[in-house]
Amino acid sequence: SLPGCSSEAKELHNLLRQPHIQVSDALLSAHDSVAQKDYEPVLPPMPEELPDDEEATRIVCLVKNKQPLGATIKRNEATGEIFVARVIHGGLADRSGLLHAGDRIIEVNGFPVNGLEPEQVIQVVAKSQGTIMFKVVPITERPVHNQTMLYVRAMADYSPQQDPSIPCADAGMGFKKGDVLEIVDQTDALWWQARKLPSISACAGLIPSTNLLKRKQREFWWSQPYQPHGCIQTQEDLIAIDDKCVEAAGFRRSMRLCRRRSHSISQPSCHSRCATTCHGTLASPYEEVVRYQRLPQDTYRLIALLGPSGVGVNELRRRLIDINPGIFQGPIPYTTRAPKSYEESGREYHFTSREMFDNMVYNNKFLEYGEYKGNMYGTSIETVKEILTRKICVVDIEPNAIQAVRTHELKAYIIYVKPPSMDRLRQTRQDAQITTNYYINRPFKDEDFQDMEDAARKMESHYWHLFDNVIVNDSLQEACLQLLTAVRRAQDEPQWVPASWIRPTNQP
Ligand SMILES: Nc1ncnc2c1ncn2[C@@H]1O[C@H](COP(=O)(O)OP(=O)(O)OP(=O)(O)O)[C@@H](O)[C@H]1O
Repeated sequence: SLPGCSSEAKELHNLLRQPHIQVSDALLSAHDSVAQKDYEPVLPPMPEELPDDEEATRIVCLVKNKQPLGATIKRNEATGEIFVARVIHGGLADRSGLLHAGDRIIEVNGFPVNGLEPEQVIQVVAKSQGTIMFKVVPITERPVHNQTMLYVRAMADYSPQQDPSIPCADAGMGFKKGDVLEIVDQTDALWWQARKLPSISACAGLIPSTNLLKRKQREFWWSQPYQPHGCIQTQEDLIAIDDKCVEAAGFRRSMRLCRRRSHSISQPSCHSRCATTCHGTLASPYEEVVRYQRLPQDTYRLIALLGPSGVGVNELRRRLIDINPGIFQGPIPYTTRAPKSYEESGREYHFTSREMFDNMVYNNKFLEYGEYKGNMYGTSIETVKEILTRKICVVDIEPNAIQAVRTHELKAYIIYVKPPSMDRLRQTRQDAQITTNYYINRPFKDEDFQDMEDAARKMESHYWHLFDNVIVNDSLQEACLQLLTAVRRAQDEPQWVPASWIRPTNQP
């Protein structure tokens, strides 16, 4: 509005009125007002001349909130000095960036702590309100951390409250088999820091390292009074349940029945199955995992269903394939039995000679195989792999075949079909038929439901950590929908899979 204002001045005036300039202006004035503020504590001025032997100290002031401080302390028994033992990743102390493992604490809120018991120091910290002031002598040589993030699936349960050897139970983090953990700090060879995913807390917790957890498992193992081998027990129990069923006409029935006495390539006998399963668990309590998303051009992931006998694994599998046989397919098994008049090789079964079958077994060609009434039955890995190049292959497996499908090539997505409560089983299975020993299907009885529950409990306690998804087969329609969603997720959404599938090692 100034008279005789130049065109440049007008342009500048217009520019300064633009919204983004106004916002930056507001930002600058906010910055200025923050910069002018005085923050507490007000530190004494630095003395003019510092004596040469004066140790460099640091005043660290933390504002207490509902979160724990996120640091542990220890005492040097010889000198009575108190040190920061570890700083918990993501905790208050860590986020301040001012306290580090190895810092020597001289004072807490003005109280000298030298010579105090760690518990007394903790009491001083606990009593303080609002802010806590630490005077520390910083550690001179801080270890350089170039940690890479590591994700693992827990293959064992852990409870810090039941572990007398944990340095600080409150800082510990419990986990259950199957939980995915983000290892954020492996500096300490014995105690790692980790977060459970999906993470609700920024603060990590202490967990035993692989070696320490292995040691604990071994100690636990040896400290147990002698019992018959757990795995052999399970196998026997499963066989006892499975023995109820025999061959009856119908969809792949004999293959399923023979499987109950089956072997899978990674577990050629019960005894070696125990060696791989139990000692395998002892050998690696954590399985390294990575996020994997199948690309549209990749082969499909194998969908493997399993559950206690009678729960409806086969019903769900059949219904899924029926929904769209152009997308879903099951493998046709191999058998040495003679074809029946109405059967055609390559339709119900691939009929083959015993010699050929044995040869396939010898060359590890089967995902699982077994004998039933003197005939051999088996699911060929090649058949499954071939289907996966075109369609989503859906198989139902017994637990002893889990390891055989968890491979780089098949990348199985394992869905556990769980029975609903006893009451719901009674209500939903009123018209259902159980396959029994005598070539007949009969209505379910309460004992069948009880057997199903017992078998489910055993399967869950041994294999839960290997399940990618759990579907409770209550309403059949609802379970089918859940199955469809799970299958879509497995193929199209990122999932945690063993790192070895993505970076194959030379190990078998
Ligand atoms: N959610 C459900 N509601 C009602 N009936 C069901 C349900 N799921 C399965 N069934 C019925 O239960 C019976 C047993 O199911 P299915 O044969 O699929 O069991 P399975 O888990 O494959 O066990 P097995 O291997 O011993 O045959 C079948 O008659 C099936 O139709």
